[in-house]
Amino acid sequence: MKQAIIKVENLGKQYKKKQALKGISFEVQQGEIFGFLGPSGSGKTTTVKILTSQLIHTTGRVQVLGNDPGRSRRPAFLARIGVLTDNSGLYDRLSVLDNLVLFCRLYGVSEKRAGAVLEAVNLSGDGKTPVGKLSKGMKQRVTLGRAILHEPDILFLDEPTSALDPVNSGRIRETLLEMNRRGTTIFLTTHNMQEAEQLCHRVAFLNNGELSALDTPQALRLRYGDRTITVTTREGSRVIAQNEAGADEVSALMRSGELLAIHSNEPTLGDIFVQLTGRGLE
Ligand SMILES: Nc1ncnc2c1ncn2[C@@H]1O[C@H](COP(=O)(O)OP(=O)(O)OP(=O)(O)O)[C@@H](O)[C@H]1O
Repeated sequence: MKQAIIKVENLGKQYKKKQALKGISFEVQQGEIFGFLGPSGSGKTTTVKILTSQLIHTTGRVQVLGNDPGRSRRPAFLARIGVLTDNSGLYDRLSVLDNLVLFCRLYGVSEKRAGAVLEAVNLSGDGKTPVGKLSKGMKQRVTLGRAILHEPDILFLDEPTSALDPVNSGRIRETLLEMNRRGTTIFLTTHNMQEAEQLCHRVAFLNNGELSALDTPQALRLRYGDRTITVTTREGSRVIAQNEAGADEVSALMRSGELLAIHSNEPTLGDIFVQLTGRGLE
């Protein structure tokens, strides 16, 4: 049976004036890619910071790899997680490769890993470039490279592809899927619902510091879909309800040979988010 590798119970975070998290609960299983979806300001980064011991929560309980991240022995805990956030913490004057080699030494892993990681984040041709001369998207890829150098048990990614073009986003997603196949659990925040649909085994919807849903994308689509299909005949397309009358209509179209195409109308995760919260993900 799979084990919960992250356990969050009634988690609350109060900044001075703002209650960023209002008592959220969820578990992430070992080996999962777990998506944390929400619009700007919903509390995604706050949650990642708490889970990665960068911020202390106000109420509730948190366990990551069996530790309370706020109180754990930091070096041992940090050696088992990888974190990608906005603030890169890279050394601008050092080359891409030297940045990675430096972190190899810090993590105590072979410096050979730096080359393999450069390849994985599609930067093999840029190893000698100083980080200060890179574009935002390239820097983001170096930061991801640094986060995966030590092959962490859990990888926390806050908007991992936000600054990337489609080719590099695709490449990064492939890398993440490959890491996950080799056993890395991934906690991913995003407001990109296609990314969530492509990558995540389960997704949680965060809105204004509260969770409004948590399930597999498929289960959410089935639960919140309007259960209709669109049929196309020579006369055009029309929407038919998935009920007995609809079934009769489709079967008549099939028998008469009029039916050209049939599509089920599944909502996207973005549609479901709007349905549940009244607001979009952007
Ligand atoms: N250090 C802070 N002090 C005060 N308020 C904060 C602080 N950090 C975040 N907040 C507020 O807490 C709420 C949640 O912020 P958070 O950064 O967690 O959201 P987010 O979902 O990650 O947004 P984004 O997608 O824009 O990064 C926001 O209203 C934000 O303004």
